[in-house]
Amino acid sequence: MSSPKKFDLSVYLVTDSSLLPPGATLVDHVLKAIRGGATIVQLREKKMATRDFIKLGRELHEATKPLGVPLLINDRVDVAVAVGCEGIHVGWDDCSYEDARKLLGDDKIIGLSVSNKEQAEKAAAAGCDYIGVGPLYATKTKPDHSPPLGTQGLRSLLEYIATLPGPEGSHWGGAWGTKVPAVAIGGINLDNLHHVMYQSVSPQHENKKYLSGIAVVSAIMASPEPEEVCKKFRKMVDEVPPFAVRQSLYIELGNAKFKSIFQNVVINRPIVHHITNNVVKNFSANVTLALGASPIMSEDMSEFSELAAFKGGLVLNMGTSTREAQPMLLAAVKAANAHGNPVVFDPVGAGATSLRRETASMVVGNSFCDVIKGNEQEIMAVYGLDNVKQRGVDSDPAAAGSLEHKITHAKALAVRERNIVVMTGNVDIVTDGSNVCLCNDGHGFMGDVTGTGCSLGSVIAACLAANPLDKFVATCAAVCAYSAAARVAAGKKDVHGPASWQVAFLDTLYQLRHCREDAPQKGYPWWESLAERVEKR
Ligand SMILES: Cc1ncc(COP(=O)(O)OP(=O)(O)O)c(N)n1
Ligand SMILES: Cc1nc(C(=O)O)sc1CCOP(=O)(O)O
Repeated sequence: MSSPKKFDLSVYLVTDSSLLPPGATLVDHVLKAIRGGATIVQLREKKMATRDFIKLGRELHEATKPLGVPLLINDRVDVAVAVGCEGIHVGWDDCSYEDARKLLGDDKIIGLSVSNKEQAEKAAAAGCDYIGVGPLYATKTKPDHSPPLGTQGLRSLLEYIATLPGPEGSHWGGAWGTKVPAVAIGGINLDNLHHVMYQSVSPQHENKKYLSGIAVVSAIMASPEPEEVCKKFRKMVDEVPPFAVRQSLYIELGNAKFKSIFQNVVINRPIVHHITNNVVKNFSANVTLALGASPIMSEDMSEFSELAAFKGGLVLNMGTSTREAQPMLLAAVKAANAHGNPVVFDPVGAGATSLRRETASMVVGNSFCDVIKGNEQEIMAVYGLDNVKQRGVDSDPAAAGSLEHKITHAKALAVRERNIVVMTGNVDIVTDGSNVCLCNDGHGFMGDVTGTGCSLGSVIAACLAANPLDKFVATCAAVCAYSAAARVAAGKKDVHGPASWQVAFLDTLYQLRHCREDAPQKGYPWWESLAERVEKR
């Protein structure tokens, strides 16, 4: 019977010496990876003779043991016993869990592979110390791998695992599935890690199950810079809290909290990279500047990675997008995802044509968008409801559903994508799938000035980039302040129509910079009551 053990699966390095760059040696490479932040190591040498495997294992263990980093052996219990290392990882063709436990004793770590529900049930009945779930994506490192799970498959397997009882009388008690640590494996690299971490939560189960880490072979073993790569893996795993953890935090939608969101924009002055439609570029840049953030427009893939390194936000608006632009859109989101930067996706006209539908599903299916913002028909089209017929890019009032119907669709998309959905309309809806915030504000002039809908994406991106640990509240604050500013601007004495309103609107947004100061004295108290206009559901 297994006993509780302490080990950290955050960045799990699984070795393969055949992938090492020229001149590198295995022990040195692993030590560099540990310096970068690898937390546990598995020696996986599929083609090595037993004697060499043991020799290498001893040499590696001598290096890892003083650092307190556990060393596990892949498949071979005999090698693990000879090396005397901390444990073993076995699959379903290897020595059984029960035999491995008998041979290794109660104190050693034993991990099992899980690719499907049947293996999950067996692993739960055995009560192993952790599970390696995969393959997440197709990988050349394990040519005989099972069909890739993808993030949706991983999520549903984790969800199933969370319901499994542990073996009777073990320390796992009756809830093995919610307690056993799980790592994902297969095709994980720095480009998809952010996506993997966010989308690996199983929200349906009340004891939400999420990953304890990721296991990686080629992205570390084949890199000439294992220390740097591991630093990046570790930073992303540590900094991107699983959604379940963030959702369980208290959500504070108060006036003071909203003000702090805009204060942080001024203090941090985040860069907001825009790939947006030609009609709104100028206005979106001015809106971004008014808040105190820094806009940049670029559609050249060769600079996306450098732009993302500035740690700002990305606005991806497909208003005037083309089929040829699809790889460019995807490259921008992937660069943002790789740096953990927030992405606001505006699937303009997603319900209008098959090209737009295709582009939207390509972006959402292959990347992580922190926020998807659209009108009712756009959100429904992104969700995959084929019967949505949008006329042009505007919302179609004739096709509008009830508020409850809209909330249901917005929540369903947020739950599926593990993100935040903003459904704009007479009442703007912001939801992360469980919390819902309604904002009933704005002014009719918004519909008379082109770019006002799209530029909300710029405000959300600036607020997210400046408040990365408060994404839901930042999105609510952005939506509420934007429509409140529209109303306040329309009430100014020198506003007579859309043109003068547009100028006043920018001025009103600009006033948010002063919300750090004593508002009543300044005479700009409109933001003081923002949160009071928000209805929480
Ligand atoms: C952490 C982790 N998870 C899964 C595996 C796969 O193990 P297995 O099914 O035994 O396949 P091989 O590694 O032997 O090809 C793993 N090694 N590590
Ligand atoms: C060792 C292993 N096990 C897998 C599983 O699905 O159980 S996938 C895999 C290889 C992972 O290598 P890379 O990080 O290079 O894709």
